[in-house]
Amino acid sequence: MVIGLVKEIKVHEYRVGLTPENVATYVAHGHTLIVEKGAGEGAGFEDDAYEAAGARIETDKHALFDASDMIVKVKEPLPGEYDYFKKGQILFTYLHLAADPAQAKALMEKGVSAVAYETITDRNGHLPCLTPMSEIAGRLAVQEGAKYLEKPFGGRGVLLGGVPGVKRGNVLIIGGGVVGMNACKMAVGLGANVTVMDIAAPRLGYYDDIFGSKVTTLYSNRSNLVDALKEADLVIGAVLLPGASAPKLVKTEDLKVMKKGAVIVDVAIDQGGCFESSKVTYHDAPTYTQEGIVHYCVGNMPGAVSLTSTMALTSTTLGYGLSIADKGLEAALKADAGLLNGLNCHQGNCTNEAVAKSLGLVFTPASF
Ligand SMILES: NC(=O)C1=CN([C@@H]2O[C@H](COP(=O)(O)OP(=O)(O)OC[C@H]3O[C@@H](n4cnc5c(N)ncnc54)[C@H](O)[C@@H]3O)[C@@H](O)[C@H]2O)C=CC1
Ligand SMILES: CC(=O)C(=O)O
Ligand SMILES: [Mg+2]
Repeated sequence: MVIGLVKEIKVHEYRVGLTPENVATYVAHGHTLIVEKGAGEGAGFEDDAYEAAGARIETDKHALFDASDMIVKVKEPLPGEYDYFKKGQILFTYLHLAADPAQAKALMEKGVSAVAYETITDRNGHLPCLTPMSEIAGRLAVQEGAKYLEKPFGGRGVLLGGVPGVKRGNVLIIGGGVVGMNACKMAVGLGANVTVMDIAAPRLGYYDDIFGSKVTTLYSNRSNLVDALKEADLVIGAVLLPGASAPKLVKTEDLKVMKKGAVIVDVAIDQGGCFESSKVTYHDAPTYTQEGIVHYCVGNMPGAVSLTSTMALTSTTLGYGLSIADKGLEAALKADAGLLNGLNCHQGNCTNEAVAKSLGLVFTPASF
């Protein structure tokens, strides 16, 4: 198969979909690799390294797309990229279509077979290609939140760990999955008072087993949420209903009960966000203030730590990409029901039920 590796164009997105070592693996499997010039620079991988691994470097994006059976990326295609795709082309990347109807329409109109990293499942029903970036985003959420709590960045001037004789900061984590757990580890490590909310009782039990009295666990319901918001210095939004739009748990009117200068980090923004007041931001202007609350809503947080992120992401995406390249898309999807869950668009249809429901589209399961 011919595989095209594209340079990301999203603002301050420095990750790349394949490392030179990954390219060497594809080449060893008999595939042809075309790498867009400069694709890996942001993550520290020069064109020379891709060439040494057996790839051809291409400066012309059109030529790369025209020649490729499968396009490998990190982020969803942006409007300026839609026209490059051709009918029947495979796209392997993050898509987050529930929050992006225009992209869904473009991929369906183009007849692209789009496999989304974030809806691939493993044998346990976990999301193996989302997990590494959720680990990173969870850790970054506390790092960024701590920064924006500083007065010069618009925050209320709170040090999360406090100091002897002065109260610690309060961190509220809504959604105790992978992002939540990683945020929790960082917040506990900094010495903050941490509260985690989830609707899954076993998940709260797990936090209790791991952290004991260092963390407060609360069922996610309206009254617990509003009470916890009143006390919070930093609120991290980390809920997910796989494939679907995030539920808007924190209403705009709830901002009024929060402390002025408190910070919201809505990690779930890539699925539309779990705060009604969230609007997508980018790494070049990551925050805005509404009702006195600093909002950080960057949809590609891991792009900021591109080397760590690229290594973590590609370590899990490589096996799935190779399976598609080695077997062909249909055989690879037939062989792995979890990979089939990753198929969001195929032959002009929406092939993921949660995505279709969120976008009001007809769900058409792929049949082979
Ligand atoms: N902004 C960014 O750069 C990044 C965003 N993400 C996003 O972060 C979000 C979370 O991802 P993961 O932690 O991997 O998902 P996950 O599936 O591991 O965890 C989600 C948790 O939310 C809980 N939940 C569902 N409904 C809830 C409710 N009403 N109240 C409280 N909890 C609820 C679930 O029980 C689950 O424990 C996703 O939208 C993901 O795409 C992930 C990586 C990077
Ligand atoms: C998960 C995702 O959207 C990201 O890492 O950017
Ligand atoms: Mg994202």
